[in-house]
Amino acid sequence: MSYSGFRRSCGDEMTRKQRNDATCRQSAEQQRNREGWVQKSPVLPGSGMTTKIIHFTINGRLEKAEFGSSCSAAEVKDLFRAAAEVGPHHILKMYNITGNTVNISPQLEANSVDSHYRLEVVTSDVKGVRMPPELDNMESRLHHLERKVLEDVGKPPEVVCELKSEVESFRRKLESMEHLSWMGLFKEDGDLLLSKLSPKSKTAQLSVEEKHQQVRKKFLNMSSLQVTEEVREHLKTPIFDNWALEGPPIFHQRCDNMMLWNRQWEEAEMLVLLQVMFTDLDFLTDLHIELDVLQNFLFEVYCHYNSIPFHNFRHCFCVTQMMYGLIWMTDLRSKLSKLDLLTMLASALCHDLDHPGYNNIYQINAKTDLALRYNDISPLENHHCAVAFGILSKPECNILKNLTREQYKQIRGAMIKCILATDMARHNEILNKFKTIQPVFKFTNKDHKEVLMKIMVKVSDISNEVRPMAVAEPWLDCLLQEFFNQSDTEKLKGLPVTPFMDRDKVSKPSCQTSFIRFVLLPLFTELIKLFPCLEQHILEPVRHALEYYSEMERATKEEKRTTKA
Ligand SMILES: Nc1nc2c(ncn2[C@@H]2O[C@@H]3COP(=O)(O)O[C@H]3[C@H]2O)c(=O)[nH]1
Ligand SMILES: [Zn+2]
Repeated sequence: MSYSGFRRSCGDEMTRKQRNDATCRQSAEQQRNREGWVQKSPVLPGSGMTTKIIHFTINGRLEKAEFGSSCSAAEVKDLFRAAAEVGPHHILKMYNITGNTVNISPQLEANSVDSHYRLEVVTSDVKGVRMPPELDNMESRLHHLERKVLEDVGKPPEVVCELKSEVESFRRKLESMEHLSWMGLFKEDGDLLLSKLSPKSKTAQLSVEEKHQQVRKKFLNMSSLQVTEEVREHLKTPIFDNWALEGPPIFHQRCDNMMLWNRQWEEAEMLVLLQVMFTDLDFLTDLHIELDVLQNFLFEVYCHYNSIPFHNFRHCFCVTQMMYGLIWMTDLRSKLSKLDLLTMLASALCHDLDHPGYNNIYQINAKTDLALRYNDISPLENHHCAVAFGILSKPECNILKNLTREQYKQIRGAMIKCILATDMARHNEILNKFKTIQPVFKFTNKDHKEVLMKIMVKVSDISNEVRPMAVAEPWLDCLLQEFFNQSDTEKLKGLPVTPFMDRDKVSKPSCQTSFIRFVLLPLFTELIKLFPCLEQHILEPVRHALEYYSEMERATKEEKRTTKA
C-alpha cells in the first residue's frame, strides 16, 4: 500500500481548498491503486509539481509514501502516522539503512526500495506507561518498613530484601509487557491504571533506538563477567528455560542487575549467552573472530528482530540455543568442521531477521514488496538472508572477515541454503531428501552434510515442543497471537484467509496435535535414526506433548458436548 501526502510548491502555494482537492484526488487515486505500490503519476494534476517518493518499512512491511518538499512537517508526520495506523499521540521514529535516526520532515531524502527507511512506533506521548497503584503503594510501604527496621536493627532482614526483589521483578515484568498493549492485555484508560507516572517506568518510554543503546551498554558491561559453569552447561540442553522462570544466577560476580529470579531473561543477558555459545565452540580462536566484532554482530542481529509476538529476538535466541544444544548432544564437534558448525549456529541466529509477523502466504497474496522483489519464491527467507549479509557487509560486524576467500564463499553459500531451507513450503522436499540419504549417510560426503545442516536448522526452528511444557506452552500462545493477527488482517483486507491461522477454525490443542503428528514426529524420527542419543532429548518430550494436547482436545470436545446438551 502507498501513502500520499498533499504537496505545495515553493512560491506557488496552494490554497487550503486546492490542497484538500489534491488530497481527495490523491486518496481516490490511492484507492484505485490499492493493489500496487507504485502511484500512477508522481505529479499532481494541474499543479506542475514533482513529488518525493519515500520507501520505508513498518513492522517489516514495505510501504511507500509520496509528498512534496513544501509540505509542512506536521503534514509529513501525519502521513507516516496514517501508514503506521496510529493516532496523533504516538511518537514515530525513522531509521535509515545503517540504523541511524533520520528526521521525519519534508527534508527526508527520497530513497529506493533497496535503501528503504524503517519506521517505528515508539509509545504514546501522552498516555505513557502507567503502573498499577498497588505496586507504587507496596514499594512505598516496603521502603518505610525498611527504614524502620534499619533504625531498630541496623540491617534489613532477608525477608525485606526478598520482598523488595519480588516487587522490582513484578515491576519489570509489567514494563516488559507494555509493548504488547495492542494485544489487549492492558486497558487504555480507566481505573486500573494510575495517571501518575512511576519514575522507573520511564525506561519503557524510551524510543526503540534508545532502548537498543541501553541493551548494548548493558550487554557490553555484562560481557566481561564470568558466566557460571552451571549456566554454560544448561545452555547445552533443551531443558534450558528461555523464560527463566526460575533460574540460577548466571554470573560468578555480582552485577548491577544481579539476576532476579522469576522473570524473563533480558535481551542483554541473551546476548551474553549467545557470546558464550560462540566462545565455547572455539569460533573466536579457530576462525579468528575478534570479540568486539562478534559483539557488534550479535547486537545488530538483536536490533534487526522486530517486536512481534513470535518471530522476535527471543525466538532467535531459542532456535540458536537449540542448535547449540544439538551440536553438543550429538557431538558434532568431532564430526564437522568449525566452519560447518559456524554455518549452523549463524544460520539459526539469522534465520528470521526482520520478520514482519506475516508469513509468505500473506506476502504473496497481499503482493507486498518482498513478494515482488523475490518473485513469490520464499520471500521472507530470502529477506532474512539478505538482511543477514547486509549486517555482515559492515566491517565492524563482519565476523567472517578473517576467513579466506574460499572459506567465505563456502559459508555464504551454506548459510543461504540453510536459511532458505526454513521455508516450511519446502519441508517435504527436504525431509524426503534426508530420508533417501540417511541409510547411507557419510559425514565426509559434501551433499549429505549439506542436507544434514538444513535438517538441523529446521529441527531447531520448530523445536519449541521439545522444551519442558512450562516453556513450550507460552510459545504456542505467542505463535497463535501472530497467526490470529495475520488472519484478522487478511479478513480486513479481503485477502484469502490462511486456514491454519483462522481464529474461528483453529484451537490450541487441534493445531498442536496436527503439527506434532504430521510435522514434528516424522522429522524427529528420521533424525534420531542418525543420532539415536537424541531420542530421549527430542522425541520423548514431543510424544508427551502430543498426549497433553490430545487430552486437552478430548476435554474441550467433551465440554462442548455437555454445554450443548
Ligand atoms: N502449530 C505449530 N506450528 C509451529 C510450531 N513451531 C513452529 N511452527 C510453524 O512452523 C513454522 C516454521 O517456519 P516459520 O517460522 O515461518 O513459522 C513457523 C510456524 O508456522 C508449533 O509449535 N506449533
Ligand atoms: Zn523461526
